[in-house]
Amino acid sequence: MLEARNLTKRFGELVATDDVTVEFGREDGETTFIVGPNGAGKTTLVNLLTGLLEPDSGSIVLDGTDIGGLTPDERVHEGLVRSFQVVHVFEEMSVRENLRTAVLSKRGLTRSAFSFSDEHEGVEATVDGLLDRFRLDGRGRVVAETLPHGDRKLLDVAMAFGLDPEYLLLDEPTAGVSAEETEHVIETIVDVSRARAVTTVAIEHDMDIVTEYADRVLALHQGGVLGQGGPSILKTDDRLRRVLLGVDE
Ligand SMILES: Nc1ncnc2c1ncn2[C@@H]1O[C@H](COP(=O)(O)OP(=O)(O)OP(=O)(O)O)[C@@H](O)[C@H]1O
Repeated sequence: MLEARNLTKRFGELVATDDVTVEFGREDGETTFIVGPNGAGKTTLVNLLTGLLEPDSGSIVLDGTDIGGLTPDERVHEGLVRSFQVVHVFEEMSVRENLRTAVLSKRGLTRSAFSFSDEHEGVEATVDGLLDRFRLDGRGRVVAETLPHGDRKLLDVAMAFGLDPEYLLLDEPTAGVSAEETEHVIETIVDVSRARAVTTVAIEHDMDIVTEYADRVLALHQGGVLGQGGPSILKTDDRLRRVLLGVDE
């Protein structure tokens, strides 16, 4: 389980994360969507969890161990992997080469060392598995920059999976993805997370997507926790509906 305990982060006078306590991954393979208005502190919380920012107070606990002292890279080694709002694929490389790079980095191999290693088959089989699970099969040779945006996003997330995460944090995986592609991207991520028992946490603005695909929802407002629970809280919690949907009961 990944826990934030009484996490607080200030930028000058502004409290971007205000005493947040939350648990992710009570069930293996569950997907939690972080929701909230602009400036609610969603990205700041993800940055704190993954070590890009240091909290002013509070702690981050991974499977019972305080990981506050670990760098982002050290957290990746512990199974905590993130992807960013902006796609981080190598544009001029093929889909397969991109995935291979991620899998090699997890195994501590460089591309030149890989040519002489006896791990070819294992690495290629892992890459094939990722192509299949992310419904990119048939596109292995396609150069990343020529992919439709939804597929580039999936490649980005597939690369994060290539690092073999136990916990995956995604900052708006559907940002910039067309309305037609959004559902496919989220459905694929949720399916793979369940199949691989990866606990996934994703920031998402589209409430229809959250209602349909979330196992759990964490709603933030002005840095603090506005509500958390199953997706039904989006329908039943009036305060949350007022803030998120502007619905006046
Ligand atoms: N590095 C920073 N320096 C100063 N203020 C910051 C910094 N990063 C974030 N903030 C402020 O902290 C607050 C929370 O920002 P954050 O990006 O976490 O919100 P968010 O919920 O992810 O918003 P959005 O949906 O617009 O991406 C905002 O008021 C933002 O302006």
